[in-house]
Amino acid sequence: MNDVLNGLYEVVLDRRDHPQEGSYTCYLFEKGLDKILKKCGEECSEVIIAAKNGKNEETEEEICDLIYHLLVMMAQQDIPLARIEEILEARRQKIGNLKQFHESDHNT
Ligand SMILES: N=c1c2ncn([C@@H]3O[C@H](COP(=O)(O)OP(=O)(O)OP(=O)(O)O)[C@@H](O)[C@H]3O)c2ncn1[C@@H]1O[C@H](COP(=O)(O)O)[C@@H](O)[C@H]1O
Repeated sequence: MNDVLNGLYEVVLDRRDHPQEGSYTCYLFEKGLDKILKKCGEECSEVIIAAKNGKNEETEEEICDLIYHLLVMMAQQDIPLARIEEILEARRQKIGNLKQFHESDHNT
């Protein structure tokens, strides 16, 4: 999953830095932040509706649309994907440590 996300983010960064004809990603960068944020909001709502309707295949597709548009927003804001990975990893370790602490507390 990390490789796929990193690969996609590289493409998005490349589109941002090298505009080209016919690219939807370039179209979003050209339109600017408000358009990118509007798409993030729309895609988020579509994920919610698909999940609420219990349609897993549709939900999966909408999640992909949302992740793609979030990556475009991150590129527009100069947020490295590595920073998100770092934060998630720190939380995983912190929460894992807290659970271990509580478990050992209960066992004593
Ligand atoms: N992952 C995606 C991806 N996911 C969704 N989309 C586009 O997001 C749009 C969402 O559809 P909508 O109907 O909501 O929007 P729309 O009506 O087409 O456009 P709007 O006028 O609403 O902005 C579609 O045009 C999809 O093609 C994506 N476009 C590109 N990518 C990736 O980006 C790479 C580069 O794409 P280009 O920049 O187009 O070369 C591709 O190879 C893909 O890997």
